[in-house]
This record gives sequence, structure tokens and C-alpha cells, in this order.
Amino acid sequence: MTAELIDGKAYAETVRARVRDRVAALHADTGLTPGLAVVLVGQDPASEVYVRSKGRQAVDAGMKSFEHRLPADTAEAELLDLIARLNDDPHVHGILVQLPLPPHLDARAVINAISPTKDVDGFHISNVGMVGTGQDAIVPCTPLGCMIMLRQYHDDFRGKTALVIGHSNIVGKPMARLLLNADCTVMIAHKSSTNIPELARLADIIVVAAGVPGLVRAEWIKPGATVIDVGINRIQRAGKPALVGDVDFDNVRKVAGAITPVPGGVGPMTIACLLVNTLSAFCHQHDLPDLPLLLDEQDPS
Ligand SMILES: Nc1nc2c(c(=O)[nH]1)N[C@@H](CN(C=O)c1ccc(C(=O)N[C@@H](CCC(=O)O)C(=O)O)cc1)CN2
Repeated sequence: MTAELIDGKAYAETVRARVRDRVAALHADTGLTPGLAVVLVGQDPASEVYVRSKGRQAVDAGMKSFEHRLPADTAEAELLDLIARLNDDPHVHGILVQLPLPPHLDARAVINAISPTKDVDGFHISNVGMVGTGQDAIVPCTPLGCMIMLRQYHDDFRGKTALVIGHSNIVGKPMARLLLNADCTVMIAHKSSTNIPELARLADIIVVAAGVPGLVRAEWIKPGATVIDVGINRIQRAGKPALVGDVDFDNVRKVAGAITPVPGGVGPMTIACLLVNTLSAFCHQHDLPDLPLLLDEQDPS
């Protein structure tokens, strides 16, 4: 068996096209345009790339993009002051602060200063709490992207077992909660777990976000399982730089039913889902109907 490749780039393009069409239709009806503010503190090279891409993709989708770049030594009070201004700005419907932040800044305080209605990353404690209690809320972009792709392979999660490897606040925990909200049976493991192989063998779905290159091995995979690799690891392979995930891709793909590659799997869906969340936040703020998330659902317009 060779697993079907889950083409995140193609899914992301479909999501972006839907957002673009809906933004154009809403603009034609209301004259309003969704606005996304992205805040970058410091000059982390990977963050620079992601922030540039977020701004470009927002503009391509017909949105306004507001980029705020602050020096690495920015004081927390200054960052909180910027967030307060963005919270009050009617042209800004979504706000995100790119992570990681420099170590002198308290990421939790910064995220919780964003208005929950504009928190398009879904990291604010009130959005986290709402998702955790099964209420409609803004969902973090990477797990949302994983769910959209998983839905194409599992129309019903009831009776399915998932293993989420990794318990970060931005991927592992929200991913597990979303699967649980969909009535999946969910196991969560992390870097201190000693029984990951045994748990993995039970799983119809594996989502891994552990930051360990090649962690998930072919011998652990239930034949036909869906494997979603969120890992992005920059390593040296045969003396050359390479980008690999947390899954031993070449061997796991011989056993799994469907698998995401790295690059080109989950990553592209992260920014596409940021556009979905920005459009959603805009719709809620203007009391307009929201875009359905599933790719096979019809747009209400
Ligand atoms: N405020 C946030 N900070 C961070 C988030 C986030 O969702 N919100 N997630 C990550 C970084 N990230 C977006 O911000 C992100 C990571 C990876 C990709 C992506 O498309 N990856 C490509 C590979 C790109 C490469 O060569 O580096 C892929 O997997 O194909 C997009 C967005 C942490 N911070």
C-alpha cells in the first residue's frame, strides 16, 4: 500500500479562492473590506517569512493588511499600547502577534490583551475556553487546517481513535479538543510519554506536532491510518539543508492510508485558515453570515 498524499498546497488554494470570492461579494454588498493587522517583534528569519506571506495572502484575498514591525527590545507597555490601538481601530478586524516573542515579553499577557473578537489566532484565553467547552469560537489556524483536511478523509469521527503527539497551546491541545468536540476518541502524548508506539498502533488518525524529526515510525502505524505531520524541522541531510517533519515519511507512507508531506502539507493551510478566521471575525463584527468551513459546503452568498 502507498498512502494517498494529502496536498495541503492544493487545499490551501481552494480555501483562499473561497475566501477571495466571499470578500469580493461582501465588498460589493456592503462596501466594507476586512482588515488584518500582523505584529512582528524582532527579526526572527522564519517569522519574517511567515509575516510577509500573511500580509501578501491577505491582500491577494482582497483584504487590507496592516503590518507593524517593532524592534526586538520593544518594551511590553509599548506593545500593549499598540494592541489597544488596534483593538479600537474599526478598519482592523483581525489582530495577530507573530510567535515566538523575544524572551523579555510575556506572551500570555500580550495575547490576552487582544480583543477576543479580533483574536484571529484563536489564542486568547476566552477563545481557548470556548473551544475547550465545545462552543463556537475562533479556532487556532494550524489545527483548523488539520481538521479541514481530516474532514475530507473522515466524514464522521465517531468510533474513530486519534493520537495527538504534542501538547503545545497552539497545536496539540486545540487539535485534541477539536477532535474531541467531533466525538472522536482522543489520546494525547508528548515528549515525556513513554508509550507512544503502543498508543499509535491503536490510532486511525495521528497528528504529530512534537518538533522531533522522524519521530513517528512505520512500525507504529495502523494500516490505512491518516497521518498529519505538523512538524517543521530544519536539518542537514547528506551535507545539505533539508526541511523535514516529525514523521519518517518514506517508510510511513508505505503503511498509512493518507499522509501530509513536509513541506506542502499542513504549513500552507495555516495561513489559508488565518484568512478564514479574519473573514469570520469581520462577519461577526458586522453581523454578516459566516463562511462555512468545510470545503464541500455551499457558500451562503
Ligand atoms: N501568531 C502565530 N505565530 C505562529 C503561528 C501561528 O499560527 N500564529 N504558527 C507558526 C508559524 N506559522 C505561521 O505563523 C507558519 C509556519 C509554517 C508555514 C508553512 O507554510 N510552512 C511550509 C514550509 C515553509 C518553510 O520553508 O519554512 C510548509 O510546511 O510547507 C506557514 C506558517 C509559529 N508561529
